[in-house]
Amino acid sequence: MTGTATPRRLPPPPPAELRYGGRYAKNPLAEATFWAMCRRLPSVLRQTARMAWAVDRRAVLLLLVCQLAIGGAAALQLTSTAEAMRSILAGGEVADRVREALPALVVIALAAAAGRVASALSSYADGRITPPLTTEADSGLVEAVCRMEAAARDEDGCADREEAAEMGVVRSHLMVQDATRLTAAGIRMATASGVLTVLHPLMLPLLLLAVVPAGVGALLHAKVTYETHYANVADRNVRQKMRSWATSRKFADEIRANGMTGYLVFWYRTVSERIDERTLAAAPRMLRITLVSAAIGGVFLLLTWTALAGLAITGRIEAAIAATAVVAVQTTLAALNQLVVYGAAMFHSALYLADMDGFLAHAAARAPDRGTSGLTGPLEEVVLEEAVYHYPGKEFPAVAGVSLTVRRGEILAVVGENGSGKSTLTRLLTAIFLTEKGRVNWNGQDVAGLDPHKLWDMSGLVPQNFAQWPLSVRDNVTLGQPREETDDLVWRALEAVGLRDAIDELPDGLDTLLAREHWGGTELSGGQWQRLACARALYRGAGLLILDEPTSQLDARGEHIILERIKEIGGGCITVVVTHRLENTKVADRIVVMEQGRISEHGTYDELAAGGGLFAELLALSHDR
Ligand SMILES: Nc1ncnc2c1ncn2[C@@H]1O[C@H](COP(=O)(O)OP(=O)(O)OP(=O)(O)O)[C@@H](O)[C@H]1O
Repeated sequence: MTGTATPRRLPPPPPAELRYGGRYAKNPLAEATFWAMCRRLPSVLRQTARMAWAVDRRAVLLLLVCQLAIGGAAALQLTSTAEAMRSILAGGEVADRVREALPALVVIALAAAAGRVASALSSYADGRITPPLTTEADSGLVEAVCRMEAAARDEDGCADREEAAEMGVVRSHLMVQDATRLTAAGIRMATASGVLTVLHPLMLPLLLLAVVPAGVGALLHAKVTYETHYANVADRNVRQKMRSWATSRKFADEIRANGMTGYLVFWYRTVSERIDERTLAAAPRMLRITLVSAAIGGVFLLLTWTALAGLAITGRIEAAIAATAVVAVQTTLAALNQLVVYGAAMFHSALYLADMDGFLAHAAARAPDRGTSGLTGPLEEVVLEEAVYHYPGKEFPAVAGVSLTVRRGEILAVVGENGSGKSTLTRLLTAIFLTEKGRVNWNGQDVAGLDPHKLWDMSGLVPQNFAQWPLSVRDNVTLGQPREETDDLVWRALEAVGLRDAIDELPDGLDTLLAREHWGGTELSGGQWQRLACARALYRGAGLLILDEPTSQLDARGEHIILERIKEIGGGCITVVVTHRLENTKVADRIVVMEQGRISEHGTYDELAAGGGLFAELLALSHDR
C-alpha cells in the first residue's frame, strides 16, 4: 500500500437519547397539585368499583359486606375492651373481676374471629375479581390497538402511549386489592376514631396530625416514582423492542455473522443504565420525603401519647378509659397508616390508569369511522382517482396523485425503485389507508364511506413483512377464516404455492406446530414461510389479491410456478403484484412503473420493454446481471 491512509474508524455511538414526548404526550403530573391528586382518589375508587362490578357483581357485593363486617367487628372489639377494662380495673377479688369481664372478653374473641373470617372472604372475593379484571384490561388494550386505523399507528408518539398504557394493565392487577384495603382501612379508621372521640374529643385531632405527614409523604413519593417512570417510558419501549430482536432466534444468524453481538450488548446495557440513572437520581428525593414526613409524624405522635398520659395522670380520664384509648389509638393509627399507604397506591395506580384510559380513548377515536355498508355484489373494479398519501413527518407524499383502474380478471404488476411508493399504493388499493386527496373507489363507491371490515372480507394481502404465526400449519393458512369440515381447501392453497410435499413430510402434517422457538414443532425455511403467506392469501378466495413482493425469497422455479398458478386461479379476482423481478411481470396484463410516488409508465410488458423508459432500463440491468 502506498501513502493512502486508512480513515480512522470511530467507536460505535451510544444509543440516541429518547424521550416520551410525542406531540400527544403530556405528563399528567407536571402541573398537578397535592390536593388535585387527593381529589382524584374517589374517582379512582369509583372507576375500580365500576370495572369490578362489570366482571363479577356477586364478588363485589361479598367484598362490600366483608368490609362492613370488618368495620363492625373492630367497633365491637373496642367498645367491649372498654367494658372489660372497667370490670378488670374495678376493686374486689381478681376472680370476681375476671368473671365480670368474661362476657365482654367473649364478645372481643367472637368479634376478632368474625373479623378474620370476613377478611378471608374478602381476599377470596378479590381473588375472583382480579384475574378477569386484568384480562379485561389487557384484552381491551389489545383489541383497541388491533382496531385502530393503520395510519394512526404511524402518528407521533403512538407507540410510547401504547407502552404507557401497558403499565395501566399491569397496575390493574393490584387495583381491587388496593381499593379493598383502602376501604377496609377507611371503615376501621372511622369506627375506631368514633370510639376514640367518645373517649376523649382531643385524641382524634392529635392522631390525625400524626398521620397526615405520612400521607403527604406517601403521595409525594408516588409522584416522584411516576415522574421517573414517565421519563423512562420511551427508553423502556425501545429497549423492549431491541431485547426481543436481539434474543430472537430469527435474527440470530444476522447478529452473529455481522459481528453485532458486542454492540447490541453494549447498547442494551447503556440504555438500561440510563434508565437506572434516572431511577437512582430520584432516590435521594424519595429518601428526603420519607424522612421529613416520618419526623413530623413522629413529633405529633409523641404529642398524642403525652396528651393521653397527661389526661390519665391528672385524673381527667379514668384508668379504664385510658387503657381503652391506648388500644383505640393503636387501631386508629394502624388503620390510618393503611389508609395512607393504600391511598397512595391507588393514587399511583390512578396515574397509570389515566395513561391507559387516555390511550384507549385515543385508540377509540382513531378506530375506523367510515361507514356501515359494504359492496352488494362481487368486486368488479378498483379505481384510484388522483390519489395522494403523505406519511406523518414526511416532506413529500409517498403517493403523489395516482390515477389507475384495475378490473376483475386482470393482473396488474407494479414495479419501481425502492421508496417509489409501491407498498403505499397497495395500502390505498386495499383501503388500509385512506387518501389524503383524491379517491379510491370499489365498484364506483368511495371506500372512505364503506365499512372497512366488509371490504377486507373481500381482500387478501401478502405484505413484504408477513407474520410467521407460531401456530399450526393449518391455522397459518386459515387464520381468521371460517373453516371447512375437510381440509381440501387448505391443501388446494398449499398445492398452489408448491408446499404440498413439504407439509406432507412434516411429522404431524397440517397439525405440525410452526413454533420451534417457543414450544416445539418445526421450523420452515424463509421461502417456505413466504409460500405459506401466499397460501394464506389464496385460501381466502378474495376478490382483490395483493402480493407485495410475494416471491422475493423463492427460487426461480418456485416463483414462476406460483405466479402461473395465481394467473390460473385468479380469473375471478383483481390481482396486483408488486415485484422487483421484471421478468415475472410477463404474467401481468398491464404494468405500472412508479417513480417518486407517481406512475411514470403504464402498458404491457412488450410495450414497456420496447419503450426506452425506466422499465426498459431496469430490465436491461437485470439481464446484464
Ligand atoms: N410507515 C412509514 N412512515 C413514514 N414514511 C414511510 C412509511 N412507510 C413508507 N414510508 C416512506 O414512503 C415512501 C414510499 O415507501 P413505500 O414503502 O411505499 O415504497 P416502495 O416502493 O414499496 O419501496 P420498496 O421497493 O423498498 O418496498 C418512502 O419514502 C418511505 O420512506
